[in-house]
Amino acid sequence: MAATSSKSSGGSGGKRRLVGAIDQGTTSTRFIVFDDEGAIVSVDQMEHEQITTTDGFVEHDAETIWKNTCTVIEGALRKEGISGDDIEAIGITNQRETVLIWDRVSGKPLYNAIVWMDSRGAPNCDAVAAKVGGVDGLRERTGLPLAPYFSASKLAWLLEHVEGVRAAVESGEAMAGTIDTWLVWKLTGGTDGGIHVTDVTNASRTLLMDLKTLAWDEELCRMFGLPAEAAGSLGTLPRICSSSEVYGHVATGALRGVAIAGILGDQQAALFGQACFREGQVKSTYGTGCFMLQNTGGTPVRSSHKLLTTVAYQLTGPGGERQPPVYALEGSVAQAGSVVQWLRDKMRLIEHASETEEAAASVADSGGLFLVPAFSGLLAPHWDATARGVLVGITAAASREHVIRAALESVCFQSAELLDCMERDSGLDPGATREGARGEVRVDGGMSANKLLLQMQADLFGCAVVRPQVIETTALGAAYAAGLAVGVWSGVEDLERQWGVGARVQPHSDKAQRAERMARWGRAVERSKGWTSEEARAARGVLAATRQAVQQAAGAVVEAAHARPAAVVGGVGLGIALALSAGALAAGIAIGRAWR
Ligand SMILES: Nc1ncnc2c1ncn2[C@@H]1O[C@H](COP(=O)(O)OP(=O)(O)O)[C@@H](O)[C@H]1O
Ligand SMILES: O=P(O)(O)OC[C@H](O)CO
Repeated sequence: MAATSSKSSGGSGGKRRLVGAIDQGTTSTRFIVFDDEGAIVSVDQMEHEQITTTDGFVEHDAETIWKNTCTVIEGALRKEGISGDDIEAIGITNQRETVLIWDRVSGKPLYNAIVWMDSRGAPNCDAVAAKVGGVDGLRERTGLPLAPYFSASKLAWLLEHVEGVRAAVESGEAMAGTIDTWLVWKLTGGTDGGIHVTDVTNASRTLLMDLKTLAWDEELCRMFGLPAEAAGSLGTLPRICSSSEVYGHVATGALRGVAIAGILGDQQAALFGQACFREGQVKSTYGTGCFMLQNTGGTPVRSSHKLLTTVAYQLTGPGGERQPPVYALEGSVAQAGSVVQWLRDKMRLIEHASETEEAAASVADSGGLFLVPAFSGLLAPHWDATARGVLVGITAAASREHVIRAALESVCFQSAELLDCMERDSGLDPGATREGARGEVRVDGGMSANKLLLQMQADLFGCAVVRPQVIETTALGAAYAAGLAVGVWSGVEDLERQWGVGARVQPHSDKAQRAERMARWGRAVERSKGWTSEEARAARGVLAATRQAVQQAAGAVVEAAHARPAAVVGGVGLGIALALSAGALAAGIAIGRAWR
């Protein structure tokens, strides 16, 4: 198919106008070409390795991500015979919070990118929390709790643990950024004049940006060990831009010369691609994790239920002037599609993700099983980095199908908790402002292909769940942001008209049933909480017992020295040494586990 063929559009004289989007997600990278009606013209996709360690660390190789980005761009263009010249602009959307530092001279990353779900920064967060009055001490300024999910503590970890990083930051040789920043820098030439920018939505996930001024906050930088100059114009941190403007042009490869004109963190991009432009509208994306965002308009709503306040998007006006930002409330769940991957790769209960639907539908319910997939802790609304997964309610009748159903339900229960909190915080009914569509949640992401999941979700939400015609909403949102900046679309009203219902699923549950099920889920969640801190406590117990044993043994040595020959004293000394090492080893293992 030729890129500029016959299909009519509202664009320029019947010729389709094309916009591209790089969607750099946690598990894969896609390049999608859209036409000016928001329809997909071509797609290419590549997965990348999840570099995991037994410490629970999760990293990505930033060079691989860059190479994959180039490959999928070329792949998508080739598949449909599209020339780079046919693309008017590209947008970038990315896994958020994931952060890396690279050398501005060599262009090489100084360490792998540390992925959003990696909680190695927990001790750094605790240290800052102790200074600012607890985990919510920075909420007013940043909209976020002090959690290792956000980029700041990951940067602090890099500064502390990776040789050369602190020196590079202090000498100005280091550049830092989230994945959008890395890709824009590489696309615009890298060491040969690459530009160092990010957008407000990504910056709002770092714990380093002031939510009202939309600028880096020097005091926050210092708290996480970054020199204040890091926020300066030639500093380590990128310049914060709006979500829709021409940042620069591609300097290399198949898209050489094309404007990079949109950047949005992937969940904000999905909100944008779902055309949730009105206050109250909610979207929920079911990818590796699950993220629910509600548009709260020009007001940053403070959550009383531990949700995040974040920037939804910021557009620019016709003269390039920045418009006021639009804010969102967000609930983030770390494990959603990843639970299905776990069923497939670790439990080996399925071979393909899609099998979950048939297996779960073959049983009437989960047989009383509740799976809480707190693999690396719990995010909203619990924020417990010490929680770990549990499967409760097991009886002799529990089967593979029950476990699979409980796994799908776990995603729906977590999302239902978020919607509950959101409505109470904002007082806004999801979808209330859209005529004829009261109370709906717009859904997307890989898992939304699962119809049973959608039904279970509608039943737990107690409102309709709507999947749009184009489910690649994340990439579409980035394409929209870029297309708005170069005039492919004239305003969000154009985009609102393009959004269409693909599937609408109505709830079949009443309030009492929902309340009863949510209460049981709540009990299961309580059982998962604090698991590693219990281990840490146990480890402290081992240490105390060891100390006591050593003190007693040392007392015995002193007594023996008075009464016995040297050989006996030597034997008791050896005993102390053995007691010490065994105790230290046991305590070390337990503490190690507790930090995971
Ligand atoms: N039919 C399905 N049922 C349940 N889960 C699914 C189904 N299809 C895909 N998934 C899950 O969806 C996830 C992929 O969704 P995607 O939106 O591509 O994720 P991401 O953007 O985070 O990379 C995977 O974790 C996969 O296990
Ligand atoms: O890559 P996804 O789609 O799982 O999204 C990751 C989120 O942006 C993390 O905050």
